Amino acid sequence: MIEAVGLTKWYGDKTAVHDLSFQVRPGAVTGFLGPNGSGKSTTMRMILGLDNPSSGSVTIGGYPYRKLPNAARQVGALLDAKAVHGGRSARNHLLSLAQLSGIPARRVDEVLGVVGLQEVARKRSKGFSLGMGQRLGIAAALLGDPQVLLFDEPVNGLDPEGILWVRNLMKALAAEGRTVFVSSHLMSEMALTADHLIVIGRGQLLADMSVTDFISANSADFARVRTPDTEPQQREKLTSALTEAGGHVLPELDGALRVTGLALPRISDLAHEADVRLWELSPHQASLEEAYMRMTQGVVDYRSTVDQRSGLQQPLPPGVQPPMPVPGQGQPGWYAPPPPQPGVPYAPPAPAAPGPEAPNPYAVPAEPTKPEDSR
Ligand SMILES: Nc1ncnc2c1ncn2[C@@H]1O[C@H](COP(=O)(O)OP(=O)(O)OP(=O)(O)O)[C@@H](O)[C@H]1O
Repeated sequence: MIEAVGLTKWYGDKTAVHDLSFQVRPGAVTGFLGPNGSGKSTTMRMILGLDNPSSGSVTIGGYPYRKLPNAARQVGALLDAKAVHGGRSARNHLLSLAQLSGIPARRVDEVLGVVGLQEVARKRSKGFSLGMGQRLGIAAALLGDPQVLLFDEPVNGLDPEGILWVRNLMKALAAEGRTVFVSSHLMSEMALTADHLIVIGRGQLLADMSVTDFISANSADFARVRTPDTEPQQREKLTSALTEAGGHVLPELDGALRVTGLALPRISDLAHEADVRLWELSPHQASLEEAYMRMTQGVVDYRSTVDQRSGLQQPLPPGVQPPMPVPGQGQPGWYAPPPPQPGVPYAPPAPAAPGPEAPNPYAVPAEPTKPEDSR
């Protein structure tokens, strides 16, 4: 288990992580989510002893990483797939990591097979694509057959087959009772992979709950209603009827209406009374992505603006209408109700037993003076 208690990190006057307390339990995939710059990598670096907390602590199985006996056999991590000697072959890179940690050389060929890099094992890693680099990083994480695994954006650069493979790998590792902590910006992927979520924003805990609870706590159920596409006046008539009855109606991009505040039978009755035919009336729950967007909308540091293309605007071809802005989209509240207040109780940490200082395989290696030949 990974346990953070009051974990805080300042870089000068910048607070990257503030008073973060959470537990990552074995037997589940725990997703670690947060907008760009929210402190995920900093937290992972502190878990792996690569950065010292300014205050608070983080332990793995009760020990800070650097005091963990035989850390490389207990913890595997993919932090930065580029942190590899580019002149070394994939196999030699893994062999040197294995040697550092007393892992038998035959394990290297095993993990190369697991990540599908057997064919290119003797090629220099500097020629690797982003996805191949990720696979090599995952191989390094699996090398010691560890009980605790951390992956920072593991599917970055992977093709659909690779994404599916990572998803199944994470689930299989968790099913074996391991602790799997994985950060990602791909919400659809997290919805399929993670059992539990830890969400942070501006370095602070926003949520610590199961994926199912997160979605139901942060999303409003809604109805999708569609009137005949060929009769726009029906859509307007229904919008007025639903609004008058106290419903909240928003147009969806595909022409349907998203209705909150009215039960499905009531929507059906109102449509009947207004003499409006329906092509669709269906219940929906927001996706993890929508729930996440609503929760984090107040803590996003980097927001895009509309590209005005000043001086570069092309006239629209004759007959083409400019796109209609969707009312409310991008505004606070678009994603309905406010997120619940975080308030996650935590248990005091187990005292850290002293242990020998272990070599840290996740430290970014220095470039070798002379690149090795690929064998
Ligand atoms: N070594 C450093 N020196 C100064 N500031 C840093 C350092 N490392 C991180 N930060 C700052 O701390 C904050 C958190 O960064 P971090 O990389 O942990 O976020 P993140 O959630 O991993 O972001 P992303 O999703 O973009 O990878 C950012 O504002 C970042 O600029």
